[in-house]
Amino acid sequence: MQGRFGIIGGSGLYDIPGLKDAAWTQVDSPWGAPSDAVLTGTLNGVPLAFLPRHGRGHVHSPTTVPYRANIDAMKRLGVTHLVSISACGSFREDMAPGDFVVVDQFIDRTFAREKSFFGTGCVAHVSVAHPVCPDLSAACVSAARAAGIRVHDGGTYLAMEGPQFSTRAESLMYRSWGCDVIGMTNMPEAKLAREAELHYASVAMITDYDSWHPDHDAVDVADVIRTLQGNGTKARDMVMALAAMLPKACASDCDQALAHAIMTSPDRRDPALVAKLGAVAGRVLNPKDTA
Ligand SMILES: CSC[C@H]1O[C@H](OP(=O)(O)O)[C@H](O)[C@@H]1O
Ligand SMILES: Nc1ncnc2[nH]cnc12
Repeated sequence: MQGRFGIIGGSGLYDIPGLKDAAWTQVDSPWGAPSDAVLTGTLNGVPLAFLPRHGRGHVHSPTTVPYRANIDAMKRLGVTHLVSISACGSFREDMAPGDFVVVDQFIDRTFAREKSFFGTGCVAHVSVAHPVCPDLSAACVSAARAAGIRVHDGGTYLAMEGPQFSTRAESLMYRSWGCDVIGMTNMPEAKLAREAELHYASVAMITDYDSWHPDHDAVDVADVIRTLQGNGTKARDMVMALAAMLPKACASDCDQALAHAIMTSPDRRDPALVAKLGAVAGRVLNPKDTA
């Protein structure tokens, strides 16, 4: 493939064993410190960068994950195709603990996070109507199947603020909205990946039935962790298969998301913010430097 394969690993997934030339690399970002160093190396000849979303040892809560620094760091390392791997609860009987869901839509109910790289002095509006890369998502489905995982192709992920799990009333409401799974981290990650013009896909690993289910009264962290341990092994098998299946083309122009997005006229842009946006948006802000 051209570019680099990136993975952001969620709860229970803190490394990728077996990388050739593996090294944990500290990446400096103008958006603050990323969650941890990034594990770089190659997997079956494919250059890969892996970042544990909560840091090794699970240091960051869903609210304090430095989402902007993480996406910026991946972009700085040359990542073009980013796969998010996360734990989630299920709203559907037929999406059971142990199953994977390759998510294709989100409802963002988070409220205490920075959600954009852009702002005063450089305003941009990207489309997230179709928030994931369909080609990369299709490859994730194929890779999960090749690894023998029960996988659902498509699903709506409700992103909640957390860190507490939902009340039963909230869980029933999200279910009535038609959501399929719930987690605490895919937003604003997916929005930021779009702003950074990455091909992004999200693989959600079901650990529980959230709190709507009549036979599973409340989310129990001990149960979640038990399921996570099994899911972690499956996730690594999927990643191995995916490295050989990454798409060569994208029909959705994920890598052109900023083409018409920036509203602020060049003479009114804040030079400090423009400098900070170098990795994320240099392609459109400083075309001469990146040509
Ligand atoms: C340990 S269950 C709750 C926790 O796990 C998920 O994290 P991630 O999406 O990074 O796998 C969920 O969103 C919560 O943050
Ligand atoms: N039920 C749930 N709600 C939110 N985040 C989760 N992560 C794993 N299970 C979850």
